[in-house]
Amino acid sequence: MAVYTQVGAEDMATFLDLYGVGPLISAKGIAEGVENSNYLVDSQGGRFILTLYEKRVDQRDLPFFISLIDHLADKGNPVPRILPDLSGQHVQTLCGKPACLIQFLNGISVSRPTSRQAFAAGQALARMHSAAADFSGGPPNPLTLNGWRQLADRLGSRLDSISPGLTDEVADELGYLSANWPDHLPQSVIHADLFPDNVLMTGENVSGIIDFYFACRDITAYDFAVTHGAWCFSNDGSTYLPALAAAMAKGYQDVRPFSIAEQQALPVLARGAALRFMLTRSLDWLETPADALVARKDPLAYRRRLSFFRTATSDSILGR
Ligand SMILES: Nc1ncnc2c1ncn2[C@@H]1O[C@H](COP(=O)(O)OP(=O)(O)OP(=O)(O)O)[C@@H](O)[C@H]1O
Ligand SMILES: N[C@@H](CCO)C(=O)O
Repeated sequence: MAVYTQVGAEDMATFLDLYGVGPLISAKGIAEGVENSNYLVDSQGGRFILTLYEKRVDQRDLPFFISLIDHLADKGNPVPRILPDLSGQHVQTLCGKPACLIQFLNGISVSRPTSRQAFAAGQALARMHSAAADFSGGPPNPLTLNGWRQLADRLGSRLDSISPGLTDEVADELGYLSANWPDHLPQSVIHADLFPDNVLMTGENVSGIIDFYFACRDITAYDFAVTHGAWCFSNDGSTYLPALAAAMAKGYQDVRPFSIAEQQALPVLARGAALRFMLTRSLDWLETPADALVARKDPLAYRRRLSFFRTATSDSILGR
């Protein structure tokens, strides 16, 4: 459930007037999502998503997200623009929270992707990377080596309460990644969280890429590793799905072929991506209050992926 802030009809109508898209017809809270409050809004002027930014998104980062999304949309990527109001302003304050009106995109997110959907997601990711190549700026990824070390320090031996031995395993993995993390691969702005729930699909086509709130500048191929890890396993991480991996890699490389160096780095990038989600999920697991409305995601689903990637080759990651 993700409606932390209840917006009354009068406030919503006043908000829509700023954009000249009233009057309001209906507004429904959207249950999916974890970080922000989202409403599906129908008005005389069309259908929109209203997002109120709760804790995690820093209002100071919104101009970056807005210009990145505009840049990608200008180049034909299916990303939802954050709309300007009649005076050109993109961010309002609603019920005391920063709030934006966002273009609505059709489609649903799939929970068990098919190979064709994985192909389409790979293609959409590569198109986004190609389009982002001439986008300058963007903050460095806070969730890479240094960020992982800080998370591991914060979690400390509490990791063992999730699963015995996890503290040592994380320390060993950080040692490996510190020694082997590539520093010579092409970088660009990346999505950094392209899970199936952040891709809207109509049939086998990608109709929307949403949730750019982890976007940052980092190794371009790392974004493929994040996406591959999220799409190409059973949800609990126990089963690798090589047919999906082959399809995703083909879709990606039809648009943006990997260099030899990128291909060789895939196993270490995949290990880093798996550790990233294991650590952030562990933190949520241990620090989300028991009565919170959000469902915690299983960190061990990423421990299983990590264990797969420890012996994976570039070929196996590419589904060969
Ligand atoms: N532009 C859009 N067009 C259509 N539907 C959207 C759009 N943006 C969000 N949604 C719907 O709202 C749901 C929640 O959005 P989102 O995933 O961005 O939630 P969040 O809480 O902001 O982020 P997170 O998933 O990181 O918790 C999505 O699953 C999708 O169904
Ligand atoms: N997509 C992430 C949550 C946001 O980082 C996960 O499934 O752990």
